[in-house]
Amino acid sequence: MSQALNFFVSSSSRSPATFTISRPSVFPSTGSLRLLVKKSLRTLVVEASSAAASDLDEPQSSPVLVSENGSGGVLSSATQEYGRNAAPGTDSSSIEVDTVTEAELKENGFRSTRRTKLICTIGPATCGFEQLEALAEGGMNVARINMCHGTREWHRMVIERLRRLNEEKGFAVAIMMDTEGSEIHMGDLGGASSAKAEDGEIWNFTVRSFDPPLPERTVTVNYDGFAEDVKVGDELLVDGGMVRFEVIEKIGPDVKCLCTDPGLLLPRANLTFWRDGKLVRERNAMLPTISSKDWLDIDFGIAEGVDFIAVSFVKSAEVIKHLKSYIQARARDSDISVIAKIESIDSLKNLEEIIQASDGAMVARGDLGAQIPLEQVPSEQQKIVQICRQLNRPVIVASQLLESMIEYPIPTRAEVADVSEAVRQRGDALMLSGESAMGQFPEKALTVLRSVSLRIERMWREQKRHEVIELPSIASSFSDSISEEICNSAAKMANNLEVDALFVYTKNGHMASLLSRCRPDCPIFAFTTTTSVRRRLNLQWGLMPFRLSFSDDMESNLNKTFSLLKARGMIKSGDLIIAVSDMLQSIQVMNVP
Ligand SMILES: Nc1ncnc2c1ncn2[C@@H]1O[C@H](COP(=O)(O)OP(=O)(O)OP(=O)(O)O)[C@@H](O)[C@H]1O
Ligand SMILES: CC(=O)C(=O)O
Ligand SMILES: [K+]
Ligand SMILES: [Mg+2]
Repeated sequence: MSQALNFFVSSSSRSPATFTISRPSVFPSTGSLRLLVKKSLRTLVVEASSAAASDLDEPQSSPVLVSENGSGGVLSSATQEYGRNAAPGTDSSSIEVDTVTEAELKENGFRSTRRTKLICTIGPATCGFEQLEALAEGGMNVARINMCHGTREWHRMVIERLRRLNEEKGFAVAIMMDTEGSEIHMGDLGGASSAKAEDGEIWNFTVRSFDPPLPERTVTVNYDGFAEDVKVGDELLVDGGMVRFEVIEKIGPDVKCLCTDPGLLLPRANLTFWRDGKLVRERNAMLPTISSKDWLDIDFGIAEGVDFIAVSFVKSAEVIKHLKSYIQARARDSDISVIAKIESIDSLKNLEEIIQASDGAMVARGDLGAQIPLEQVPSEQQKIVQICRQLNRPVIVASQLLESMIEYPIPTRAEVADVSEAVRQRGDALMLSGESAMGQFPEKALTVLRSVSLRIERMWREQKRHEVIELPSIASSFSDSISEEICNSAAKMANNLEVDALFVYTKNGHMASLLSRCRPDCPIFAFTTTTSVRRRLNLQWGLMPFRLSFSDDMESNLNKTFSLLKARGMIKSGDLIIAVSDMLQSIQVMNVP
């Protein structure tokens, strides 16, 4: 059904607001739409009735949404159900928030909190408890583990430490696990941390396996068909061209290659081969996106309760749907989100379909840049970010954001410009890879992401440069349409009235993500009843997730929230807020008492 409630506020001042109804024609002439502003509480009461009310299984003229001080209305049966959904065993009088958010709110106030989320890949440089804690203190919202590297025991240890950090310190650091995928890569260099390939040297790329140490100038390849598939004259690119070889001879399982561009080989570096200037991918296109090893890693991720599984080298929407149904079957009440990594030519071909099927996407520029011309990467990034925004899927911009900081304590000017651009595009999250996994300055790199994000976000707010992006309706039901219109309107009202914060009470996070999609000027306080939803929301732009048990009575929820947040100095009397919830479809505007 396409009919939707559509209204907005035209006043831009904080003083007595004038409300204008846009496109009242969406309601048939027999219907009515009423907007009331209750001066005392500044509660916006929306009442609508429509000739299409029969679609709601209600007699004509029934209110679509009614809110009187946040209580009453036609949705009571749904809201009562809702009230019982508080997390078991949690103290109903407390609110869960991390110390960093708390400090940020106290020191800087609402306006200047960071909206762009930050992800750190965890590796040898950051796997200690204190190191993880320092990253969380530095603003890490999501920790990423890459199943390409390390043993399952190592990953289990990292997950256990992150969980302890969340429990002990009140953080909501979510965990994202990347699958290895079945693209071609080198082995682990027999345990060496790197190997130098010099110009003119002959190296042996082989599908044989060796007990360490490896013979000199030998690289193992993980793909059995490799020796068969390459041809003499092919170019072999390590990590998209960091090191380059030419195939000069094939001897059974061994492929002799001449180094033509010298450089450092890193363990498990990605390999692509090129023939006549084109990427060869016919054969590895036959390899499954999720290998048998990946399925075992996925089982591991489900058992360990990771929050996100990021699927490497996605080629089609089918694989995402398949994985999602597998997760559903394996873990009925788990809400693991599936993120599609866009890093191959095939994923670009089926982009919309893949993003639609996924719970989010990653612009994985590392491998993407090894498959398409580098100069094409920025425009693909922009396109992916835009599609994700339109389809309401969180999007991560990843790889080489601060690559030089693996070795140096400050970034290059070009890197800062790149980070700024990703922030300006309003992607949900920025990700560190080698910078945090094995670099020398993980915390400094995180600080750079944080300060650049804050700076650019503030600049854009001050200049009132809201980007012009059309947000098409994505609702699949009338009730979804109402939620969507409420969030679009609330975000617009928040900008026009210059409110201090949006509050959203949400069970599954959907209303929070709809608000985030609008990228409003003020931060969004997202209250949710479960810790897993709270962690999941930590990936999304502008959301400050809190865990709070709440009831079906919005008035009492608000009062409780106000007193809890005031007691901790996170809000103060007089702050102007707009509240929405997915149990009672209303928009309330009020000053904190
Ligand atoms: N668990 C780990 N153990 C050891 N080294 C790691 C680990 N995780 C990451 N690294 C190191 O950090 C580098 C960057 O990490 P990253 O996760 O981006 O891997 P990648 O190999 O570039 O693959 P991807 O394309 O999936 O990002 C890796 O090349 C590796 O050297
Ligand atoms: C992150 C990742 O997988 C890439 O950039 O290739
Ligand atoms: K990978
Ligand atoms: Mg990759």
